[in-house]
Amino acid sequence: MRISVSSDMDQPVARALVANLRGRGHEVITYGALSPGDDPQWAVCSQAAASEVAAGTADRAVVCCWTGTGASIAANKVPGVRAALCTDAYTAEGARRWNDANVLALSLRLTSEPLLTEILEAWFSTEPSPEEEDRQNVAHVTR
Ligand SMILES: O=C(CO)[C@H](O)[C@H](O)COP(=O)(O)O
Repeated sequence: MRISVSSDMDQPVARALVANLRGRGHEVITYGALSPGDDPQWAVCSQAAASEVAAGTADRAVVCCWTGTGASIAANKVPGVRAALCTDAYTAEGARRWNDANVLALSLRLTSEPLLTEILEAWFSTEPSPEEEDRQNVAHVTR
């Protein structure tokens, strides 16, 4: 997959995220503090990464900020984006299964590297639910 990644801070866990994704064989495009010269404001870089998903130039995005809240809010303002702030693997699995989330938001503060690995494993191994009720809910929140 082609995955856009943003972070407003150049933190070890953000670098580990990029390395993990590349290690899984994904093509990674970076925004914000992960890309020297790019605008590192969380609102700007999160929307830049999320916009790639909406435009179809990336399959998924991962957006990060210190809390994860600003990054998820900014990403969710992009039409077509369903961003989910995930702090554990169960939540990441549910975000894919029930919400068909196409953008993963992470807190740089809360996410340790072992937790990051668990979240990414859950995120990439879970497909959206085929249940009609789930599909209707996803359609309802998709602009
Ligand atoms: O978590 C965040 C936004 O939700 C930011 O990472 C946090 O506010 C720090 O940003 P700044 O360095 O611009 O003050």
